[in-house]
Amino acid sequence: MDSQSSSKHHIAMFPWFAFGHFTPYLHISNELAKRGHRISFLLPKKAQLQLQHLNLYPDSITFHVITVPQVEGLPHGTETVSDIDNSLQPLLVAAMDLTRDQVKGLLHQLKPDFVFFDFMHWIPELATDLGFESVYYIIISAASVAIALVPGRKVPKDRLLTEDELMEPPLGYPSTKILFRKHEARSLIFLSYEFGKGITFYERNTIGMKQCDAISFRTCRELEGPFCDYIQNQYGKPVLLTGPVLPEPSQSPMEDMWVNWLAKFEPCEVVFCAFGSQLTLDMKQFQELVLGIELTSLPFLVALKPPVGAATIEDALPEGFLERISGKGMVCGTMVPQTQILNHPSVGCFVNHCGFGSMWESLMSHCQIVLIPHLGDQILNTRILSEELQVAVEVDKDENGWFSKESVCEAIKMVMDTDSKVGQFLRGNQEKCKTKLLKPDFVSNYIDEFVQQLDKL
Ligand SMILES: O=c1ccn([C@@H]2O[C@H](COP(=O)(O)OP(=O)(O)O[C@H]3O[C@H](CO)[C@@H](O)[C@H](O)[C@H]3O)[C@@H](O)[C@H]2O)c(=O)[nH]1
Repeated sequence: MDSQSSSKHHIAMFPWFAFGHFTPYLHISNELAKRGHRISFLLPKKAQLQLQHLNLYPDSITFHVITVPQVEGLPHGTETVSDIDNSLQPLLVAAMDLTRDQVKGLLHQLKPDFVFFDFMHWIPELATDLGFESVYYIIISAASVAIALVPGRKVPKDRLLTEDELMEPPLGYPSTKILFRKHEARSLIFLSYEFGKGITFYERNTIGMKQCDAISFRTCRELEGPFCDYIQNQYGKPVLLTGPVLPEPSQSPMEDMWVNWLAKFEPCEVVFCAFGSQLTLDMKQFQELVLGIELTSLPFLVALKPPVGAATIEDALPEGFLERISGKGMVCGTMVPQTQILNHPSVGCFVNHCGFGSMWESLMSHCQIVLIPHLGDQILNTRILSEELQVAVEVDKDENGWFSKESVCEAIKMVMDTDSKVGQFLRGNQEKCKTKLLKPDFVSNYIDEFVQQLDKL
């Protein structure tokens, strides 16, 4: 495919002010900049400083600061989701709605050809005035949008959805496997919560998707084709795929402390556990998790945020845990270099929450995959890996959504025991899947094709 033949565009990026959104928007920005397109990235001031190092093409990607105005109830100086408790997100989105004139003024000056956006559903209206195309760029799986955020799901404004309504997928939903179980359906209850002044979360997102020129996902047909087609039919507009746009592999070697520690173990022996950048476990679940990993008798590296109510991760560990695991286990309360750890030959199992980033990273690794999802999209991503692709095992939970140390241990042993038939079966499937995803040019062909589809808009 000749990526040079497409015209060069100027694209403005305006994601929801949360690091989980900035980062994937920057990854696609880097890919577009690499192909000669110009990017104007709208974000608040502090985030610019924190994200600068992810801008791999500073000559082509320019940051533009948007000032978040004060709204009543929002702590002074709030700029992103990281500055506030989750319960205050509706106030942050209301504040971002008030940036409309600021954003309009800036876009008027910048004159982009396209604006990529997500939660700011008024961007398509500006497009008509200012003459750009608007692309709703979605950073979660297509399955999560297909089940929750399509016109076919009826979400009344005056009451919350019942458990039965939440369980029922929208008419024509293309899977009988990638579904919520009874105790999980409530994770969609937020659809009818107010998200900004006088508008629900469901309305904000579906308005954005109805009014934009194209919807786009960072996924691929090989994994989510039927969901993408379903969304295309539901909205009657193009759904463009960028493929799994992952960060460029780090060029710098992994820090010595990790290399030295991992070097002590046999190939594929270590269990690595991480739950992304957002999740804070409940104290009891945190303890069940680490005890379950300890029960396997395998060496392990756990990197999790301290659970609710604990100042440090050490404070939260069960009695005598640190002494028992000495030399064999490591527990860390801060972020670790996940992709580098996954690539280390000693690591053989990845226990994770199946956030969309970790989902791709597990799929492309050599590790066996054990999943413990928490939020709505993580649950559906887990079902894609465990039910559809059959490359992972999901830890059993009871009807209240709780898992025990025994179920954690059982799931890990199921994939790690050398004579486990299940482990061999899942590994075989993962190998087939990886062969497709790691084909030379798989990812870059997707992006080249994506750019060609933008040309046609
Ligand atoms: O110690 C760590 C933990 C994570 N990561 C990286 O951080 C990213 C985490 O992304 P993801 O797996 O998507 O998890 P979250 O940070 O939890 O992602 C949020 O955003 C995702 C969409 O982007 C959603 O799917 C999730 O539900 C939501 O929690 C990945 O690239 C990891 O490699 C590290 O480098 N070190």
